[in-house]
Amino acid sequence: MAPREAEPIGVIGVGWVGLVTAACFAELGHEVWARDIDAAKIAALERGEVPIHEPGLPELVARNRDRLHFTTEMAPVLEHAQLLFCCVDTPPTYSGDADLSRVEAVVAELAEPDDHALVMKSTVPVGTGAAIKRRLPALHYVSNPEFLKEGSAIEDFMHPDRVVIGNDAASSDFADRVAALYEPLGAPIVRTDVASAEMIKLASNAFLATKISFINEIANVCEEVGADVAEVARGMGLDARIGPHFLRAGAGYGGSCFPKDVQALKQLAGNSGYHFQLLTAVIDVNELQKRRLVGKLQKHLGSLVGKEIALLGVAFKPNTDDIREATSLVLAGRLQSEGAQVRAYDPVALERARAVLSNVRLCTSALEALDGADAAVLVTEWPEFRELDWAGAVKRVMRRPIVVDGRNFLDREALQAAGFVYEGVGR
Ligand SMILES: NC(=O)c1ccc[n+]([C@@H]2O[C@H](COP(=O)([O-])OP(=O)(O)OC[C@H]3O[C@@H](n4cnc5c(N)ncnc54)[C@H](O)[C@@H]3O)[C@@H](O)[C@H]2O)c1
Ligand SMILES: O=c1ccn([C@@H]2O[C@H](COP(=O)(O)OP(=O)(O)O[C@H]3O[C@H](CO)[C@@H](O)[C@H](O)[C@H]3O)[C@@H](O)[C@H]2O)c(=O)[nH]1
Repeated sequence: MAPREAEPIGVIGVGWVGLVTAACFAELGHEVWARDIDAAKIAALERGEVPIHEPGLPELVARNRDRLHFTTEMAPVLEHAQLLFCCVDTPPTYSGDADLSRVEAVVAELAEPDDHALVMKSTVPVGTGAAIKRRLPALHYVSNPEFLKEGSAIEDFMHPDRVVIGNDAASSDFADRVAALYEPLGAPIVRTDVASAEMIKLASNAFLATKISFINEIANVCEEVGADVAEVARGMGLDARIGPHFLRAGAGYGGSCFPKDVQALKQLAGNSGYHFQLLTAVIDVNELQKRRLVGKLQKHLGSLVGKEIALLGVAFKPNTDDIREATSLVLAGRLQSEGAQVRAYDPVALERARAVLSNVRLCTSALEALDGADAAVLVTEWPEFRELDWAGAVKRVMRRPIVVDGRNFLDREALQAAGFVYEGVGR
């Protein structure tokens, strides 16, 4: 149990990162004042509802209800906490630069900084901390990028590979206090300057995205030369210098982070006169990869005009209802432009999908989506898709037994034995 005098925490922006940060710090024994400008979200949280799908989060929030104070106002946060964790969104602009307007709005409310420190958890371009300090020299600023993954956010927050803290000399006391918050987690703490901390975040995401685009290109070559990318990744990953993670070939990376952060780093480099060639290729490969599944369907169905295509999964990955930059959205659009009729099912993301996938028939079960379909495309590797009775019920309801497995997730041998045409990625 944490000591009674545990440092109070302020959280600004109660989205994925903000709510997980608030709940985890509360679990570690801190009083947390969490503020969002979205009044409906705060009202839901006050009623005890958790507005996002993240495993374990409802239980964590409920367990720490007494220590979590949700508000739409900044004043109570400033009154109770000195460490203000900024967790607002930094979405992409049309130019590819990060949109810092939400961060700016937060900074504007700290116009007369005194004994507070802004702790930046939002992912921001390198130089953001320095720019804020130029405008508000008296503000204490600590960079503390977040590395959690959706779907395993609490585990990632509580057991991080490392914690990164960047600060200048004037804010070292506050940075020490931030470091002290993480000490119970027992992870390595990387203390550095603000710009390097900002770059560690962007470079880490860009490197992971590069691994994915690399293995996707290897997969595409495997298809030409008769190798199996899953076997190749297994063999490569055992080399400790390469490692087994983020080598799953498939339908490209999506989500609220990789697409925008890779683009933002490319843009950041470009703005300072350096053309980051590698990232340009990483992005191009990813865009093409999302579309390649259409070609696999055409290989077996010919023209897609009037064909019924079932998308299994809408979320950008399993265990989340986040559909930002999901492959399913690109795929649905491409299929429709080829003349196909698209239906889709996802265990948790249908509500969010309704707002974006207007011409797609959203189904309440996988079987409903597969009923009468000319082909199924597995887009998100939800475990329940592997558990389907492919040889029985699925085979009976589909018009044609064609499966394109965009995540190499299904049991290829079992499907083929049951008479399905199976197309994976890179195998
Ligand atoms: N989602 C992830 O997995 C993840 C992981 C690591 C880092 N990040 C980074 O963390 C940041 C937040 O990401 P997210 O996915 O949690 O975003 P989100 O869109 O889920 O949440 C952002 C929240 O901030 C609120 N907000 C906006 N302006 C505000 C203001 N002035 N005051 C208070 N609240 C305000 C919004 O209403 C929203 O609820 C981004 O910079 C993102 O790149 C995200
Ligand atoms: O081998 C792999 C691993 C992932 N993906 C795809 O990559 C995307 C991102 O997946 P993942 O990284 O698991 O989820 P995110 O929640 O987007 O987390 C990433 O983005 C966060 C926001 O910056 C960071 O904090 C995390 O460290 C970073 O992993 C998804 O579309 C996955 O399907 C693959 O295609 N192949």
